[in-house]
Amino acid sequence: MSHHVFDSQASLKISQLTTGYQRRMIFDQLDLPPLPAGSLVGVLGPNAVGKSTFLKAIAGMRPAKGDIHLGELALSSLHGANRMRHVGYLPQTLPQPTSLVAYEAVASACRAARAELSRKATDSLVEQVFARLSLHSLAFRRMDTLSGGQRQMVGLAQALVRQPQLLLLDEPTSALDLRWQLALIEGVRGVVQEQQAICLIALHDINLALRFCDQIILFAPSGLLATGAPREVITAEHLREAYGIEARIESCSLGHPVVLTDRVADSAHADIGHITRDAGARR
Ligand SMILES: Nc1ncnc2c1ncn2[C@@H]1O[C@H](COP(=O)(O)OP(=O)(O)OP(=O)(O)O)[C@@H](O)[C@H]1O
Repeated sequence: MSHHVFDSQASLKISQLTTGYQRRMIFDQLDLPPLPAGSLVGVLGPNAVGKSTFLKAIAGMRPAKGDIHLGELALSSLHGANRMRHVGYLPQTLPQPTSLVAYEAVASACRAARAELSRKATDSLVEQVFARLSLHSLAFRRMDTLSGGQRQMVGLAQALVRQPQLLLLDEPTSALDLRWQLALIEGVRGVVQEQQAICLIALHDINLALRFCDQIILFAPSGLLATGAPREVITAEHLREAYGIEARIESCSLGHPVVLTDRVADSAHADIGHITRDAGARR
């Protein structure tokens, strides 16, 4: 059992979120529909559209204006350690290759966030996370002897062991092979459902998002394009607009929708630094 009191109505509400960098606004008064507790939410969109910036703003790691509520809790008015008690953030960069063994790296992440737990309680949480992610074979390996993908899984374990109400995962599958991508997303989905947490997960793999996410937030270079159920958001038209590609959504032999990508459609997307919404005045 967790020490957190999970409010079953603890949806995530984001309104009027404004954030960016000194010379470049990335989100200007972004409003999203409430995201219910227990949901795995895919954050999708092309390179440089602002997925990482969005997650960092919610984590409180980038200056941002606007209102972020987690149930009754005004997350946007909490800062530093107070905010991080409620949020588990996994950055796009891999955890440091230290001389700690994986088990210790995860246990120390747990102790840092939840100093009140006994040694036994910490061990039991770490055990649970290693079991959930099938990481037992890595437990006593030093971090600096692990592969990139193995370290990425340990990074996820460090985020999960703290049992945050809100998990923010920035491309957590980028270093993982097919099996571990599935292990990660199934593990995260299980945790989110069991703990009635909310997970925002930035992904480039549209089919993984289509298959496993409950909700999708799709950003295009012009700003927020669509939010809602995966089958409604991931359409050929939206993929063209967001990514500048021609794609088809077909049905696989099990009846699930799959995206097949055919070709680049649109030279307007050719510039990876191009954000249409800040063309003009700010350029
Ligand atoms: N520290 C920074 N200073 C200035 N601009 C930045 C900084 N970090 C990111 N940007 C710019 O902000 C925009 C959004 O970047 P962000 O990393 O959020 O995109 P992303 O959608 O996560 O991209 P990717 O899929 O490539 O990881 C980009 O145009 C990027 O160049």
